[in-house]
Amino acid sequence: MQPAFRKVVIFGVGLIGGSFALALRKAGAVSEVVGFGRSTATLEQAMQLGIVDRIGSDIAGEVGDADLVLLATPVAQMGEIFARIAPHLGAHTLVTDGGSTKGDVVAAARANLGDKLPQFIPAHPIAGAEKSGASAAQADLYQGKKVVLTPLPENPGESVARVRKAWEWCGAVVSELTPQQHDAVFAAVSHLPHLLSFALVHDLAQRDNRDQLLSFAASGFRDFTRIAASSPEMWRDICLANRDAMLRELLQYANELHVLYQALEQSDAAKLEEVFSEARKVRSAWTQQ
Ligand SMILES: NC(=O)C1=CN([C@@H]2O[C@H](COP(=O)(O)OP(=O)(O)OC[C@H]3O[C@@H](n4cnc5c(N)ncnc54)[C@H](O)[C@@H]3O)[C@@H](O)[C@H]2O)C=CC1
Ligand SMILES: O=C(O)C(=O)Cc1ccc(O)cc1
Repeated sequence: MQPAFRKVVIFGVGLIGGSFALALRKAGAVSEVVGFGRSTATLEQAMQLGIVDRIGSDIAGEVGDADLVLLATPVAQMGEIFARIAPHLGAHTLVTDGGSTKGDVVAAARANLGDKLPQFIPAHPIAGAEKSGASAAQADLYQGKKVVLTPLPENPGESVARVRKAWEWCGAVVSELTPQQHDAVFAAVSHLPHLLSFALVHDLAQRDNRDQLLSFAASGFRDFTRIAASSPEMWRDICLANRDAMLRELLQYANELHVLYQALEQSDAAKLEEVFSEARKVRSAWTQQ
């Protein structure tokens, strides 16, 4: 049987792009994967790891006959890539992305894709890690994980279905939100926690006794700060792209901290226990979902 996709072109062959390629390959859903990147060393590594078949050099030639193009770079890079591919996209070529924010990526697509906009179906895989680069890519990264599509009113239904199928070939469970819903949800459950984790480690790192502090830190610290090992460039772009929603989340969190600050200041045992009990109940139920 012919694979679902003859040729897939990936911009940014790191954790997300590399895992997409490996997953489609494992599913037998792609014949050829071509990679474009910022650094030759990364692309050569991706070739050695069997993630891409070829390193692309001619964008016009490669995207013209591709079935699918995936943008998997930091989100601030995507506008320029849309502009570079737009004039050359084939009539049947679909474009999707793996960016963690959607309002900005959709705006960049609208600004740069021109009459090719209907061919872009935005996506966000809710799977990843604090690790970056092609060497971190895994064929099963998306297995059983959610992918959120934020389709545009301009997208033909069959194009959305085909991109949905691509992520399903990767093992993902696909759902849909509007870009605005998406960015509000992920500001709360992903972007805020990453910012808090970076903030805690940064704060401790400023102290004179930082080595002593870290030497005694245990698994609670490890759990809370794993994601502070994530890519600074990627998280800089996410925070700026989702600035308004993140500012709202930060204010809400600051209010919550203030409640706890006051409870502690007043030695209000009942308030502390109430907050901790409610949080524990919700956290336990969530892990059993
Ligand atoms: N790391 C994670 O857990 C997740 C990341 N994402 C999103 O996926 C995207 C990629 O993230 P990762 O794969 O983790 O990053 P990564 O750092 O592993 O890979 C990104 C790759 O893009 C390349 N790149 C950067 N600028 C480029 C450009 N202008 N043209 C071509 N290639 C370029 C880099 O050299 C790198 O190889 C980001 O938009 C991120 O927000 C989404 C879900 C999870
Ligand atoms: O490392 C983790 O646990 C993550 O939360 C990974 C992650 C990072 C960014 C996303 O947009 C989605 C998932």
